[in-house]
Amino acid sequence: MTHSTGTLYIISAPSGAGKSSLVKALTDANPEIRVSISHTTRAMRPGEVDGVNYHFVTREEFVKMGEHGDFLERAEVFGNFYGTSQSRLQQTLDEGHDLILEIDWQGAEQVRKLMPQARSIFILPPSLQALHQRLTNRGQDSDEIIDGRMREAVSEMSHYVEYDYLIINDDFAHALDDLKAIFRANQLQQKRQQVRFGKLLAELLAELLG
Ligand SMILES: Nc1nc2c(ncn2[C@@H]2O[C@H](COP(=O)(O)OP(=O)(O)O)[C@@H](O)[C@H]2O)c(=O)[nH]1
Ligand SMILES: Nc1ncnc2c1ncn2[C@@H]1O[C@H](COP(=O)(O)OP(=O)(O)O)[C@@H](O)[C@H]1O
Repeated sequence: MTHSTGTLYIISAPSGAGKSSLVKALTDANPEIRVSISHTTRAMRPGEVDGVNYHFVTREEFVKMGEHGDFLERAEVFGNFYGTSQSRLQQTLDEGHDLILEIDWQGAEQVRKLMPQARSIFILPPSLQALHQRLTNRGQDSDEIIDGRMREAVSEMSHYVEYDYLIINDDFAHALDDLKAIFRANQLQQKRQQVRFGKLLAELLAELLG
């Protein structure tokens, strides 16, 4: 029994807190960690690639997928639909890879019910002012869209207590260290469980064989 399945991670944050940047830096350093690519009905941003950042679909396609039971979880965020497709998820975990879902608090609630073993991480910005600054600096959304995201930020942030871990993304390098530490600690815990199980099995076998 040396085979171990990966751990499912949920990562949530208000828009602009730095979730995608942190996850990208984490997976660049640890390519064995995988990120689930969600389906969304929101418009593609400049520089985004279909099938890389998201699977971009129409509302009709999204609704159809939902009716077919294709989604592990789904939610409406900022007037668009977002969802995690089930198809590759279990296979990735069974292959031993840790898998990250970058989803909002509504999706997190659904996943926790279905997969209580999932670990969850919430990322907060140092202040609302910094959040606004980051959304503006990112330069990908109109002022109207940024205002909408700022209005939603407080309600998204109020859910941080439901998560296992909290990271404040003030200094990026420090926040990345915190994120890496969570993954590393969990990997060591998995390893310990494997070692303990292996030893236990050997002892049982020895006893059985006299
Ligand atoms: N429930 C759910 N939320 C998602 C999913 N994919 C993205 N989101 C959330 O949708 C929100 C908006 O994402 P996006 O439009 O990419 O904006 P960004 O977070 O500012 O880059 C974020 O809070 C994401 O966490 C998904 O598959 N399911
Ligand atoms: N610690 C940080 N300090 C300053 N800017 C940051 C920090 N972390 C991320 N950013 C910047 O903030 C913007 C929003 O980050 P992004 O990762 O797109 O957020 P999210 O995925 O949570 O919406 C990006 O331009 C990113 O480069």
